[in-house]
Amino acid sequence: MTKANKPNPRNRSTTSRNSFSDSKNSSTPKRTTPYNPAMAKAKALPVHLEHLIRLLPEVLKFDAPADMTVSKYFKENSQLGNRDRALIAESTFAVLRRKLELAQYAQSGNGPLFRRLALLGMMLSLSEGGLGTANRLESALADLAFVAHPGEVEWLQRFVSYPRESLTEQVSANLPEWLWLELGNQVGPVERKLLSEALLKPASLDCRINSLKAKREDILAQLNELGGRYQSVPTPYSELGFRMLGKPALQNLQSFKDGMFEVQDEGSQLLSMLLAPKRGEMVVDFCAGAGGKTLALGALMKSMGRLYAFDISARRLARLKPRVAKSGLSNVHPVWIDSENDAKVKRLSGKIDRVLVDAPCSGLGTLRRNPDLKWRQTIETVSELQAKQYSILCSAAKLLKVGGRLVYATCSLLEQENQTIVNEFLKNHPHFELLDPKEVLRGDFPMINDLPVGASVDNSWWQLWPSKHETDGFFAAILTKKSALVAEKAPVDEEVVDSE
Ligand SMILES: C[S@@+](CC[C@H](N)C(=O)[O-])C[C@H]1O[C@@H](n2cnc3c(N)ncnc32)[C@H](O)[C@@H]1O
Repeated sequence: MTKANKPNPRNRSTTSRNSFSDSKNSSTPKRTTPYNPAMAKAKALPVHLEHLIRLLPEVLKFDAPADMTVSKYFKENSQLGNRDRALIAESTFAVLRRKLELAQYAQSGNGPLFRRLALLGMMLSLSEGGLGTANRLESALADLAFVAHPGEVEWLQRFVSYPRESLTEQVSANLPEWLWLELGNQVGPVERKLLSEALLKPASLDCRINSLKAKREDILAQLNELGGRYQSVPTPYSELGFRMLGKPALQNLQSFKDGMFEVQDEGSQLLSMLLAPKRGEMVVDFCAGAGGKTLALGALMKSMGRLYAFDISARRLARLKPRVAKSGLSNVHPVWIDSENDAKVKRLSGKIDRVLVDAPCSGLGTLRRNPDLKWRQTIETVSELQAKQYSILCSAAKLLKVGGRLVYATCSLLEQENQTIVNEFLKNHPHFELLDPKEVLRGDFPMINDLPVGASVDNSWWQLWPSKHETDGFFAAILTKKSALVAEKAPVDEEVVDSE
């Protein structure tokens, strides 16, 4: 469930400032504080807090993904400028990231609970560099001069300095109990602590150069010339990636409009490289969605061969089409399928060189950018996903030629959606084999300490961790088909196997 590539309201930001002053919408917060000329330069204004106080209860119902609720709110309040939106959205996401800790602290203090939560969220967002500047909490407090009353400033100051040791480890980690326990069992308490700390930091804005149209050094030079929030550095591992130090409005940038680069988390870029598609090959991106990885694969194929982008969501595939047009790729064929068992899939059986299965998953590896997922997923939703993941993997595998490569991937941190699915698949499909990333990626892949990034000395899984790699969390297994199995000649047998 990677959302890494989706333009996100949290990434918007411009220079519009005074959009709060005039509203035709009677239910929209109005400016109640007397005008003070210093307000023109202030980062946070009372009207932002008022919007946040209205938005938070909606988001915290968890009826829908938080970014959808936030986008809907901004549509209904179209007078808000991009900078206003960025502050309100970042503050909302800061509350979602630290919900347990903030809810506990907000038991103290005065005034309505949502005002207290909103003030805490705004202070954190102003201190996290959410608007492109890395303020410390103290200077964030100064930014709240027009927003918080004197008593509230003192209360916020106490939050900055109160001893975190008084919190339980789970509350400090801001994880629901089931996930806290699950991660403890799976990665151990030390890794769990590092992981939960990393997941509390907002994700950076990473981009991937479209190698068909641009060179990284040219785009970096252009962005660094613009300076300010456009300043960027190369990503640590992906040779096509760069990381922006702020979160500028990319849609205003000609090179972005011309498809010279795309927004894509560095982890997602590396994951696409695992498939290593060659020009002229037949490739399927089985769960293509809006095409974040499809575009990366198409560019690796130098726009030659055939790249099918399958998905059951016509809405997501519709978003892929303009991105393909902008990228200049001519080898991408979006195909809507009604399920993983669609006849269009069956027609390509045994004909495909490389298949990527970027399976629908809990998305728990993306908590830096989708913190609401930790409050919306449960152990039950994870186990419901398993059946779908297994079924998609089995159908996608039927596409592969002998000797071809299949990558099964998720952006989940949990073994249930990762190792368990692949082990079950291998048990029931002995003509497939798990390849070791240490061997297959050597030579052609970014390395750390003489190991391909994401590979492990201990096993043959490929994993990226926010705590180690500063990317979203990703899992992948690289599989190959050793032979055309008996079961393929006798589909009835295979169906029995697959339905287990
Ligand atoms: C993790 S997202 C894909 C993200 C995408 N690959 C990207 O890089 O932007 C999973 C996708 O699987 C799709 N999906 C869900 N069930 C499916 C199925 N049975 N067959 C194919 N795609 C499916 C969802 O619509 C969703 O777009």
